Amino acid sequence: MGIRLGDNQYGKAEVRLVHVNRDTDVHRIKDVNVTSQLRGELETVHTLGDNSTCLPTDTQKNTVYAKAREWGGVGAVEDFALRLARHFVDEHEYVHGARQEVHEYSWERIQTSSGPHDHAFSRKGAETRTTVVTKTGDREWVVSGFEGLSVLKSTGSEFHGYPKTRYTTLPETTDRILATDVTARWRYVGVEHDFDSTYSSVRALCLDAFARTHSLALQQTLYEMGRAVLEAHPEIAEIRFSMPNNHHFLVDLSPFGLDNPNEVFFAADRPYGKIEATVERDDAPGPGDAWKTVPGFV
Ligand SMILES: O=c1[nH]c(=O)c2[nH]c(=O)[nH]c2[nH]1
Repeated sequence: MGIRLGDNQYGKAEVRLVHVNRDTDVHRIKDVNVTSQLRGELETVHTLGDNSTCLPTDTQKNTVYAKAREWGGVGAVEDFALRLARHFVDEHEYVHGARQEVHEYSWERIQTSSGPHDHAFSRKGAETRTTVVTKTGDREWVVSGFEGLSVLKSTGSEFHGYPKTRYTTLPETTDRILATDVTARWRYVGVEHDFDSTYSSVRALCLDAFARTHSLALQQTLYEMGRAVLEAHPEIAEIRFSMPNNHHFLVDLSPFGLDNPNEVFFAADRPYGKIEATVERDDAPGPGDAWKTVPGFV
């Protein structure tokens, strides 16, 4: 019986880094969570405990902090992840590949009664910007996205025309609440982009499509969001979504002698519909290793 080591990678997960830009008295902050993982000559580390090619996870963590200082900040999370990946692969001959995942938490300046504050911030919702950079030898891939973008429409959503079986109880509706928390991940073609501006644009396009699509199904809304993004951004090959259907059920108020003309709802937290799809260009270049270590949805 032969036994051997399969695919592997290792590193430090969730290195929490806050960078304060103090160039002026008006500070700017960047709050990120970095997971650094490396691949390479790690066979004998696993089989013999020979650590001569094992850059400690502690060193990877320290590198994240040191580079934030040496590079004068973090910049776009994609650029930070690419530079880290290049550092690890280019500076250590026994490291052949890297996966650098960065989540960014957004803060906005507090608006005080005497104007915007120089160094006080409040957290901007639960939304997180994400990126995963994969580097294999000289090849690099960037998959970016966001998680936790919560959206709701109080009308403009219908759901009917579905097959009925003996287990169907769901009433057809031409007016319901549509609510979801969007997780999106998109794959870039190439790695030289203005990542900050594309991120803002993709987010805005998703919000716009969600709001403006008169929805006959959450699936249709998802597709319209993806289509809008791909039409506007040739640098994006595909976009994947995972969207819960956060159900809002009309409460029966008749026991209290009241009607309920779509005003009072029970916001259920589970179970929820789980709608996932990829929207892609038919002429996009192949994904290579881009999704190899990114949890897919479908
Ligand atoms: O937009 C929806 N899509 C579904 O697939 C579905 N299924 C369901 O019960 N409600 C909904 N709503």
